[in-house]
Amino acid sequence: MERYIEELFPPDPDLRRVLEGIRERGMPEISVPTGYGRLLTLLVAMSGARQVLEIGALGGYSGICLARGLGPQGRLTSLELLPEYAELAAAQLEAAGFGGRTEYRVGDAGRSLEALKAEGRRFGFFFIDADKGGYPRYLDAAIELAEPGAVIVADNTLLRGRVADPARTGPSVLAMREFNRRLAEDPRLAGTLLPAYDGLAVMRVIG
Ligand SMILES: C[S@@+](CC[C@H](N)C(=O)[O-])C[C@H]1O[C@@H](n2cnc3c(N)ncnc32)[C@H](O)[C@@H]1O
Repeated sequence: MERYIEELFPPDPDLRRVLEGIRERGMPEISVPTGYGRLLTLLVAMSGARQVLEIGALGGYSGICLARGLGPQGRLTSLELLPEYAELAAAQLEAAGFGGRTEYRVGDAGRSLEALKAEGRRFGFFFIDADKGGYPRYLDAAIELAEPGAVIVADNTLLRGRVADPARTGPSVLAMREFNRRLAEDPRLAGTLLPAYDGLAVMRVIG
């Protein structure tokens, strides 16, 4: 089914260029899949968010999908650990026409999130897609940085099924179970998990 979805949509030159850039540089080929990239564009547009925060940029694939959902006043802020990845992502966003509306912050996302809090920044949409062990901390930070009604989306929340296997107790699995449990039980959140691909969490901050 996933291959069917990948092949359903017409070629997308900007996104193909991102994937080629990642392959040429030997970077990990772990951009969001086509179906979820398109969903990110839809969700940003439907949310009406003007400020979007991405955690985990890689080569800019999800960044382009997020930026496509923004209106003319919208801005994307993206946090990326590795300078060479952030550089490639910034170049790809520029080539896709979003250069003037995108800011990359390099370094550990935890530190960048603290800086954003100290600056009093607020966001209407978050996309979490960095180190899996950090997801609970990133969720806490997103709630703190959220405008009322903000949307939070996170990728890989099923960890290829490992979250549902009681025999798996590695740090990423434990962190992701904690993240998913929070989605289900935190009274400030209303959300769900989509089970396609590697699992996508979609939630709103309601209180
Ligand atoms: C799955 S990839 C992101 C894919 C990207 N969202 C996309 O779909 O195009 C995860 C990214 O998170 C970055 N990352 C890992 N740990 C991080 C951290 N502590 N702070 C910020 N970025 C981190 C990695 O360098 C990598 O680029």
